[in-house]
Amino acid sequence: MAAAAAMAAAAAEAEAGGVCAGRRLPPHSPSGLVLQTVEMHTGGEPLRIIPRLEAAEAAAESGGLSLLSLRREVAATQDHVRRALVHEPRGHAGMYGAVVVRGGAAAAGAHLAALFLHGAGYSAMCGHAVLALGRFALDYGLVAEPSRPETAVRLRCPCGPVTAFVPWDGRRSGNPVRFHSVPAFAAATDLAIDVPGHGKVVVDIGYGGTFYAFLSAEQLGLDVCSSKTRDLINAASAVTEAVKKQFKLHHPESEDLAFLYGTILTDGKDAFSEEPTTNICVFADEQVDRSPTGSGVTARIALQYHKGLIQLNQTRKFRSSTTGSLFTGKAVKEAEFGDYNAVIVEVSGEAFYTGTAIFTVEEEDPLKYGFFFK
Ligand SMILES: O=C([O-])C1=[NH+]CCC1
Repeated sequence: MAAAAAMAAAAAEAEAGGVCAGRRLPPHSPSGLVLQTVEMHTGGEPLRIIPRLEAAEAAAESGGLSLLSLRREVAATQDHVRRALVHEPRGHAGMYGAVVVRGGAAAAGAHLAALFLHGAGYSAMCGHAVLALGRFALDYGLVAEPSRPETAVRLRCPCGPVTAFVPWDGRRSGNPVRFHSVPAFAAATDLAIDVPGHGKVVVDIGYGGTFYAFLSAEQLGLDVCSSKTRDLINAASAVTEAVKKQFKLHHPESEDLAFLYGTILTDGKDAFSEEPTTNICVFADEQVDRSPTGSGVTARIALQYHKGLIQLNQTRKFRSSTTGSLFTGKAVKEAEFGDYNAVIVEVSGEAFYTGTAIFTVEEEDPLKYGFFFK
């Protein structure tokens, strides 16, 4: 009985704020950073949303910067914020973030623009983040008058305009969220690549807002569902490095976007089926997506459509090998993108809130902007 009474007393004191009476913030240096975030995940992949980053907004407003230029500016001048929030101790090896930008040329014609943050830097597109940001935009008032049962949220991503369609019940957003991405295309198919330690493999390269190499894990002597994650990471990373050396990417609009983001190993099930196809995405610096990877699903659908393996409006399920979470994907219409025949792909998935946070920095902290090791 005593323990229960003690717990009740402690709960009452905490409730009354006895422990942190009136303190919303932990003690920190007067000049130290204070960063408020909204925490979400999509299919297990985290999204640490920074609703406002004053320096980014100032640069966007004063400089009239495009989102791609703003991405370069933030990387050059505000990278300590990314490191502080994505790296340990505030983040972890799988952490992913987004800086919300409103107003200025960067967000022209959109409800919000987003800069995507990962362990090694900044990406061009992130589908799991778009699904979460769609809900965030409705629940945090970035869309003036949401409409039931579903509201279109216009986002600008570094790769271009993306529209999310978010359920709205009049009070809060819901799931599943879906989005239409930028035109997606097959950049190369059946490319022979010599991968050190693995010999010759055949890869496809698809664009779903960012470029990925795709191949079945079987070509590397692995199984995407049962092999050790470390082995899958090592093999996928070796493929990424080999493709970077042996194939030059071209992006129809910007050389800023002509980079290979990573490699997605699959179960080889590219022909249409009602059953899910499983993949694992290893991107940036050996970072593993816990979700099925929205930009990867977009590119896989474009490749499967290019190869005649699926038709318009045929929905496929994509399963993450790490968490078992599911996204769906379907090509909804044909498009042109530069010299490429492309498709507009719809991806759907579920995003959830996991909390809000206030992070502080003490100037005296030798690890104040985080640390990263593998
Ligand atoms: O969903 C997505 O497109 C991605 N999630 C993490 C890397 C890219």
